[in-house]
Amino acid sequence: MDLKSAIRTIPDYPKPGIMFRDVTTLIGDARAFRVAVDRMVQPWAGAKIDRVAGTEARGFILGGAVAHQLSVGFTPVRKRGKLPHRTLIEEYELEYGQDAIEIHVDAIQENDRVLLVDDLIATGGTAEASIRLLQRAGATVVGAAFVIDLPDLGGAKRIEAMGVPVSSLVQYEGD
Ligand SMILES: O=P(O)(O)OC[C@H]1O[C@H](OP(=O)(O)OP(=O)(O)O)[C@H](O)[C@@H]1O
Ligand SMILES: Nc1ncnc2[nH]cnc12
Repeated sequence: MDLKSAIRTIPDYPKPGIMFRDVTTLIGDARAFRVAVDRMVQPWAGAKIDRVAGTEARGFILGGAVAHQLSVGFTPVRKRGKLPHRTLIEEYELEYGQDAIEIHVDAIQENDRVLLVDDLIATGGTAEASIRLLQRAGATVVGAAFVIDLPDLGGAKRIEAMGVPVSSLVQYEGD
């Protein structure tokens, strides 16, 4: 199945010049969602994953499904100010802005083997901040799995340079 055809592109959202890759059409299609989750899990099937972490908001949808498929727990990496207990925090730059994310200090058990999941990697700022948080909490981040990679923005290379292997299902280059 061609997953790219299930993803919608919105030009100039949320700012002029951004080609927004809208994954809501993919997750709204039962077959495409099933195929995407199966393909996301495949590279990590033998990697002894203890836990999946997903970044707010789109990473919750895919990360929750991947965690369920792997029969492991899920750790939410949330935007600043949303978690009720004591947190660790990291600030980061986005393709179109700046933000901060948090996890609960006790969300990870020491040496948990964690797979990070999100819908899309662009600059890699969000994934890098998520990985730093998970590592600060004691995780071994085994890999990072995305539906979409925008290779022109260099995010996957940036995460690989941290020593964390990256998988993605669909790439958009040159636009
Ligand atoms: O690789 P980067 O340049 O960091 O960009 C990728 C991030 O941007 C999007 O989330 P966004 O921050 O727009 O939040 P949302 O999921 O709440 O819409 C996307 O879901 C990734 O988390
Ligand atoms: N081009 C893009 N489309 C959708 N989500 C994004 N997050 C960062 N860049 C994005």
